[in-house]
Amino acid sequence: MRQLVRIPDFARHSKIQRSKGFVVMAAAEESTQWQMPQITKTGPDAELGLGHEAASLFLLESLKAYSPSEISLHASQKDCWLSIHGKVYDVTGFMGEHPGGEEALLQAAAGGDASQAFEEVGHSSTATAMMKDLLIGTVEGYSSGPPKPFFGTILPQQEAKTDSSSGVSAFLLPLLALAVAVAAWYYFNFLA
Ligand code: HEM
Repeated sequence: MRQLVRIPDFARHSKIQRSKGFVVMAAAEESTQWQMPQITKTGPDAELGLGHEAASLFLLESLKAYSPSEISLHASQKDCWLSIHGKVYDVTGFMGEHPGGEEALLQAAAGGDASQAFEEVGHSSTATAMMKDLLIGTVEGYSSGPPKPFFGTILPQQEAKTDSSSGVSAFLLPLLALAVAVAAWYYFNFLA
Protein backbone atom coordinates (compact mmCIF):
# COMPACT_ATOMS: atom_id res chain seq x y z
CA MET A 1 0.00 0.00 0.00
CA ARG A 2 1.21 3.51 -0.77
CA GLN A 3 1.88 5.84 2.10
CA LEU A 4 1.98 9.57 1.95
CA VAL A 5 4.96 11.50 3.16
CA ARG A 6 4.27 14.40 5.44
CA ILE A 7 5.72 17.36 3.58
CA PRO A 8 7.50 19.12 6.48
CA ASP A 9 9.26 15.88 7.39
CA PHE A 10 10.32 15.39 3.83
CA ALA A 11 11.62 18.95 3.74
CA ARG A 12 13.74 18.38 6.80
CA HIS A 13 15.31 15.23 5.47
CA SER A 14 16.10 16.31 1.97
CA LYS A 15 18.18 18.85 0.18
CA ILE A 16 16.74 20.90 -2.64
CA GLN A 17 18.96 22.68 -5.10
CA ARG A 18 18.25 24.71 -8.17
CA SER A 19 20.37 24.14 -11.21
CA LYS A 20 19.78 25.56 -14.69
CA GLY A 21 16.22 26.33 -13.72
CA PHE A 22 15.45 22.75 -12.76
CA VAL A 23 14.85 21.57 -9.28
CA VAL A 24 17.34 18.92 -8.36
CA MET A 25 16.45 16.77 -5.43
CA ALA A 26 18.99 14.99 -3.36
CA ALA A 27 17.92 12.44 -0.82
CA ALA A 28 19.46 12.62 2.60
CA GLU A 29 21.18 9.54 3.98
CA GLU A 30 18.92 9.65 7.00
CA SER A 31 15.72 7.79 6.38
CA THR A 32 12.86 6.57 8.51
CA GLN A 33 10.63 3.76 7.40
CA TRP A 34 7.62 5.66 6.18
CA GLN A 35 8.63 9.30 6.09
CA MET A 36 11.27 9.17 3.44
CA PRO A 37 10.42 8.59 -0.19
CA GLN A 38 12.92 6.51 -2.05
CA ILE A 39 14.48 8.74 -4.65
CA THR A 40 16.28 6.51 -7.07
CA LYS A 41 17.39 9.27 -9.40
CA THR A 42 17.88 13.00 -8.99
CA GLY A 43 16.88 15.72 -11.41
CA PRO A 44 13.62 17.02 -12.82
CA ASP A 45 12.53 13.51 -13.77
CA ALA A 46 13.49 12.06 -10.40
CA GLU A 47 11.96 8.67 -9.86
CA LEU A 48 10.16 8.59 -6.60
CA GLY A 49 9.11 5.54 -4.70
CA LEU A 50 7.04 5.76 -1.55
CA GLY A 51 5.17 9.00 -1.07
CA HIS A 52 5.36 9.90 -4.73
CA GLU A 53 2.37 12.26 -4.59
CA ALA A 54 3.57 14.23 -1.60
CA ALA A 55 7.10 14.36 -2.90
CA SER A 56 6.05 15.72 -6.25
CA LEU A 57 3.78 18.18 -4.49
CA PHE A 58 6.75 19.30 -2.51
CA LEU A 59 8.79 19.54 -5.70
CA LEU A 60 6.10 21.77 -7.16
CA GLU A 61 5.94 23.92 -4.05
CA SER A 62 9.64 24.45 -4.12
CA LEU A 63 9.37 25.89 -7.61
CA LYS A 64 9.20 29.65 -7.90
CA ALA A 65 5.79 31.24 -8.46
CA TYR A 66 5.78 33.80 -11.28
CA SER A 67 3.12 36.44 -11.80
CA PRO A 68 1.38 36.44 -15.22
CA SER A 69 2.89 39.87 -15.98
CA GLU A 70 6.39 38.58 -15.22
CA ILE A 71 5.80 35.56 -17.48
CA SER A 72 4.62 37.78 -20.32
CA LEU A 73 8.05 39.46 -20.39
CA HIS A 74 9.55 36.23 -21.73
CA ALA A 75 7.99 35.98 -25.16
CA SER A 76 10.88 36.25 -27.58
CA GLN A 77 12.95 33.79 -29.59
CA LYS A 78 15.86 34.22 -27.19
CA ASP A 79 13.78 33.89 -24.06
CA CYS A 80 10.45 32.13 -24.25
CA TRP A 81 8.27 30.96 -21.38
CA LEU A 82 4.87 29.30 -21.57
CA SER A 83 2.25 29.02 -18.88
CA ILE A 84 0.21 25.86 -19.23
CA HIS A 85 -2.27 24.69 -16.58
CA GLY A 86 -0.68 26.73 -13.82
CA LYS A 87 2.89 25.71 -14.56
CA VAL A 88 5.63 27.72 -16.23
CA TYR A 89 7.87 26.17 -18.89
CA ASP A 90 11.05 27.64 -20.31
CA VAL A 91 10.90 26.52 -23.95
CA THR A 92 13.80 28.70 -25.17
CA GLY A 93 16.15 25.77 -25.80
CA PHE A 94 13.32 23.60 -27.14
CA MET A 95 11.99 25.96 -29.80
CA GLY A 96 14.26 24.63 -32.57
CA GLU A 97 13.20 21.04 -31.78
CA HIS A 98 9.48 21.66 -31.42
CA PRO A 99 7.68 19.62 -34.13
CA GLY A 100 4.98 22.29 -34.28
CA GLY A 101 7.58 24.97 -35.02
CA GLU A 102 8.97 28.01 -33.22
CA GLU A 103 6.21 30.31 -34.35
CA ALA A 104 3.49 28.30 -32.56
CA LEU A 105 5.38 28.58 -29.28
CA LEU A 106 6.11 32.28 -29.73
CA GLN A 107 2.47 33.03 -30.49
CA ALA A 108 1.34 30.99 -27.50
CA ALA A 109 3.77 32.86 -25.25
CA ALA A 110 2.57 36.21 -26.52
CA GLY A 111 -1.06 35.24 -25.96
CA GLY A 112 -0.79 34.75 -22.19
CA ASP A 113 -2.09 31.44 -20.86
CA ALA A 114 -1.13 28.77 -23.42
CA SER A 115 -3.24 25.97 -21.90
CA GLN A 116 -6.00 26.11 -24.49
CA ALA A 117 -3.60 26.33 -27.45
CA PHE A 118 -1.65 23.38 -26.06
CA GLU A 119 -4.80 21.27 -25.56
CA GLU A 120 -6.29 22.13 -28.94
CA VAL A 121 -3.32 20.55 -30.72
CA GLY A 122 -4.00 17.29 -28.90
CA HIS A 123 -0.41 16.75 -27.83
CA SER A 124 0.71 13.18 -27.24
CA SER A 125 1.93 11.66 -23.98
CA THR A 126 5.46 12.01 -25.39
CA ALA A 127 4.94 15.78 -25.50
CA THR A 128 3.59 15.81 -21.95
CA ALA A 129 6.58 13.77 -20.76
CA MET A 130 8.95 16.29 -22.37
CA MET A 131 7.39 19.11 -20.38
CA LYS A 132 8.85 17.87 -17.10
CA ASP A 133 12.33 18.85 -18.29
CA LEU A 134 11.17 22.34 -19.21
CA LEU A 135 9.34 23.11 -15.97
CA ILE A 136 10.74 26.12 -14.13
CA GLY A 137 7.92 27.34 -11.93
CA THR A 138 4.25 27.84 -11.20
CA VAL A 139 1.82 30.60 -12.07
CA GLU A 140 1.10 32.82 -9.10
CA GLY A 141 -2.52 32.71 -7.95
CA TYR A 142 -3.48 29.94 -10.37
CA SER A 143 -6.43 27.89 -9.30
CA SER A 144 -7.95 25.07 -11.27
CA GLY A 145 -11.39 23.63 -10.73
CA PRO A 146 -14.74 25.32 -10.41
CA PRO A 147 -14.92 28.76 -8.75
CA LYS A 148 -15.75 28.63 -5.07
CA PRO A 149 -19.18 29.96 -4.09
CA PHE A 150 -19.00 33.40 -2.57
CA PHE A 151 -20.32 34.22 0.89
CA GLY A 152 -24.08 34.33 1.01
CA THR A 153 -24.68 31.96 -1.89
CA ILE A 154 -27.46 29.51 -1.15
CA LEU A 155 -26.41 26.05 -2.13
CA PRO A 156 -29.06 23.66 -3.48
CA GLN A 157 -28.97 21.55 -0.26
CA GLN A 158 -29.46 24.65 1.87
CA GLU A 159 -32.35 25.73 -0.33
CA ALA A 160 -33.97 22.34 0.09
CA LYS A 161 -33.46 22.53 3.86
CA THR A 162 -35.05 26.00 4.01
CA ASP A 163 -38.04 24.74 2.05
CA SER A 164 -38.66 21.74 4.28
CA SER A 165 -38.30 23.74 7.52
CA SER A 166 -40.77 26.35 6.28
CA GLY A 167 -43.12 23.44 5.49
CA VAL A 168 -42.95 22.29 9.13
CA SER A 169 -43.59 25.77 10.51
CA ALA A 170 -46.54 26.14 8.14
CA PHE A 171 -48.05 23.04 9.80
CA LEU A 172 -47.12 23.95 13.43
CA LEU A 173 -48.39 27.56 13.44
CA PRO A 174 -52.11 26.77 12.89
CA LEU A 175 -51.82 23.98 15.47
CA LEU A 176 -50.41 26.48 17.99
CA ALA A 177 -53.16 28.98 17.20
CA LEU A 178 -55.78 26.25 17.74
CA ALA A 179 -54.22 25.31 21.11
CA VAL A 180 -54.29 28.98 22.21
CA ALA A 181 -57.97 29.27 21.13
CA VAL A 182 -58.93 26.10 23.05
CA ALA A 183 -57.04 27.34 26.16
CA ALA A 184 -58.80 30.73 25.96
CA TRP A 185 -62.22 29.10 25.51
CA TYR A 186 -61.56 26.80 28.54
CA TYR A 187 -60.35 29.75 30.68
CA PHE A 188 -63.34 31.98 29.92
CA ASN A 189 -65.93 29.20 30.28
CA PHE A 190 -64.68 27.36 33.35
CA LEU A 191 -62.08 29.43 35.21
CA ALA A 192 -62.96 33.09 34.79
C1 HEM B 1 6.13 22.83 -23.31
C2 HEM B 1 5.23 22.85 -24.24
C3 HEM B 1 5.18 21.99 -25.47
C4 HEM B 1 5.81 20.82 -25.76
C5 HEM B 1 6.74 20.01 -24.87
C6 HEM B 1 5.39 20.43 -27.10
C7 HEM B 1 5.80 19.28 -27.75
C8 HEM B 1 5.30 18.86 -28.97
C9 HEM B 1 5.56 17.58 -29.55
C10 HEM B 1 6.42 16.48 -28.97
C11 HEM B 1 4.89 17.53 -30.74
C12 HEM B 1 4.83 16.36 -31.73
C13 HEM B 1 3.45 15.74 -31.68
C14 HEM B 1 3.13 15.12 -30.34
O1 HEM B 1 3.92 14.26 -29.89
O2 HEM B 1 2.12 15.51 -29.74
C15 HEM B 1 4.25 18.81 -30.90
C16 HEM B 1 3.51 19.17 -32.00
C17 HEM B 1 2.88 20.37 -32.13
N1 HEM B 1 2.78 21.36 -31.20
FE1 HEM B 1 3.68 21.38 -29.40
N2 HEM B 1 4.54 21.38 -27.59
C18 HEM B 1 4.38 22.34 -26.64
C19 HEM B 1 3.59 23.46 -26.68
C20 HEM B 1 2.86 23.83 -27.76
C21 HEM B 1 2.01 24.99 -27.81
C22 HEM B 1 1.77 25.98 -26.68
C23 HEM B 1 1.49 25.04 -29.04
C24 HEM B 1 0.55 26.12 -29.50
C25 HEM B 1 -0.33 26.04 -30.42
C26 HEM B 1 1.98 23.89 -29.79
C27 HEM B 1 1.68 23.55 -31.08
C28 HEM B 1 2.05 22.40 -31.71
C29 HEM B 1 1.67 22.06 -33.09
C30 HEM B 1 0.87 22.95 -34.04
C31 HEM B 1 2.20 20.81 -33.33
C32 HEM B 1 2.12 20.04 -34.63
C33 HEM B 1 0.98 19.09 -34.64
C34 HEM B 1 0.97 18.30 -35.91
O3 HEM B 1 1.55 18.72 -36.89
O4 HEM B 1 0.40 17.22 -35.85
N3 HEM B 1 2.81 23.17 -28.96
N4 HEM B 1 4.50 19.59 -29.81
